[in-house]
Amino acid sequence: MSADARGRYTIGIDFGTLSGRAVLVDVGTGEEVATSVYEYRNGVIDEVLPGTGQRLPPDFALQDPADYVRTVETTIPELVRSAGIRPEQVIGIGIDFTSCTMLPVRADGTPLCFLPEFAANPHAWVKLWKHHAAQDHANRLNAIARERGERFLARYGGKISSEWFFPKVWQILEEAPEVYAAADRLIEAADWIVWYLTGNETRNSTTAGYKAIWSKREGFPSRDFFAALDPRLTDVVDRKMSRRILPQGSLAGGLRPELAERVGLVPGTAVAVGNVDAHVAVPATTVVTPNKMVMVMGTSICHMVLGTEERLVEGMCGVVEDGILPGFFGYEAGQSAVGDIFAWYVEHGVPPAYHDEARRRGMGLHELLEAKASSLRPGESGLLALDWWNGNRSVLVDVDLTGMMLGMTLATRPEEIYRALIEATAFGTRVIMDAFEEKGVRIEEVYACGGLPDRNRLLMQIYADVTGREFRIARSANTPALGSAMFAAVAAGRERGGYDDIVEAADRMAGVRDQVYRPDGASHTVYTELYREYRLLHDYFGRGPNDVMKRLKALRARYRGSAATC
Ligand SMILES: Nc1ncnc2c1ncn2[C@@H]1O[C@H](COP(=O)(O)OP(=O)(O)O)[C@@H](O)[C@H]1O
Ligand SMILES: O=C(CO)[C@H](O)[C@H](O)COP(=O)(O)O
Repeated sequence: MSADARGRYTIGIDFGTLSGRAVLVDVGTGEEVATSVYEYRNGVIDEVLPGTGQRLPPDFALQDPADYVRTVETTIPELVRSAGIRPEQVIGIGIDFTSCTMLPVRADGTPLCFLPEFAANPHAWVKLWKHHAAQDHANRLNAIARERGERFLARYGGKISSEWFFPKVWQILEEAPEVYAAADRLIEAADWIVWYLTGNETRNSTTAGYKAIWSKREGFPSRDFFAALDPRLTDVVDRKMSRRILPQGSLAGGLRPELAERVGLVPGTAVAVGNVDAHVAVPATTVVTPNKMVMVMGTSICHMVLGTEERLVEGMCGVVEDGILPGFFGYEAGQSAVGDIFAWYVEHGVPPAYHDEARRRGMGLHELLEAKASSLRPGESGLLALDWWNGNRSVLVDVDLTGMMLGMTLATRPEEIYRALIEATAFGTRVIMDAFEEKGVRIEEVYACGGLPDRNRLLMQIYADVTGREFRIARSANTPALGSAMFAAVAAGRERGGYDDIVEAADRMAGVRDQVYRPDGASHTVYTELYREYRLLHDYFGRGPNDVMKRLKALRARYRGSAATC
């Protein structure tokens, strides 16, 4: 990595689930000349509320906005210092966030959880994208929307997910009306951090479109719809949100002078409007034209495709005009747990002998399991899993579905389970690809980015074999952060040394590697046979013939609750 003393740079910060990752990028070449990572001190808050000892109810997943502030104030100075550049060489800052990750704040932007009177109330904290405790609200919202014949439902695959904005808002209103009342604004973390950087409250079209049921043509749902949910929500948009939605690449404002001084940049440095980790990755993998799927593969997988017309695809997270790139309909679908499932297995399922062997061989557990699983042939373990450890966000859109593994015997080995879990997530991706193609959204090429392609070659080969498609890999190991740095160059504009539009920025700053994962014909044949079995199980447990997963989840909630009160 080398910095040119005369070069122009932008900073991209990717606010992930566990950490914030920042890159300093050369605007002329896209070279990432410095990176810096801040691991969130409070991470994902899903058991105990910090500073209170209070246990959280099931399915809560919160975050601490102080972690986002620490990310900014730690990583930016570190980037500038390690690259050895002058502050005026940084012409712009862009950010992307997980989403829908949202919080209630005061009119001046102060998060309610920073106020002593609300610090012990979980609803005053950030609700992370994978907060699943608003499922009941999502169910009721969907039923009311269906009854009223709301047209917006079709744009979201027929169901609004409990991960999205309004189920979370409604949960706050019902379970903590005092928090709802005290919240002057309800805002995506992506927009909140831009507010913190610039002092300007802005709202971006991507989070509004995909997560808050907004469209360029129709705006937000009607007041009547919100009133039908709860009369207290009638004016939620006008009272607590904003109808002024800015397109991607817009300038949100300049860096606040006090903050600029703290982080060592020039006051007024251009800051782009907020963006979403998955969406921002699309141009950063070079994709600026339709029918190419970009998969952001990490804790979860987001599947992104550009199209030239609006098609209604079962279970997709959403289709939003201009939602990814201007001039296209942007489609998003997803799997809510992928890397998280492997993390769960490595943490909770691997026997001590494997830990010892990994230590002896100087490897991590993932690497050991990958090495052992690589010598297995498709189908030979006799295992088949359903990848719903964190519910289903793909065609079924149901967070009450759970994971399952079939075919175990006394001879089953850890590497077989690890491989079956990877295969299950790949089958989950194939379901999504089939759903798109069935509705005429063609997928001609696939591009992958995120943490997984760099870490697990077996996984990438299995995805190619299961789907029967070639996978190209983004050049950057920090694709979302690079995408944010690209949008920063657009927000800065040509006159400050940036670009006129994101297509030009992609042309100059994005890239893919030479390496391509190609499907093996024999493996694909076996996997197609297994996929047929996966689809049978998928429909049996996921579409109603057997609701045992939901009954078990209800039992768990009942008995966990009673144990807690004993
Ligand atoms: N070698 C590996 N093989 C498979 N999964 C891995 C491996 N190493 C880490 N992971 C998983 O990758 C996920 C993190 O992905 P990453 O893209 O870095 O983060 P995020 O999705 O939060 O942006 C974690 O869920 C972790 O369990
Ligand atoms: O829904 C999203 C994007 O639309 C979330 O941001 C995403 O699923 C979380 O991403 P990651 O797995 O990279 O933490």
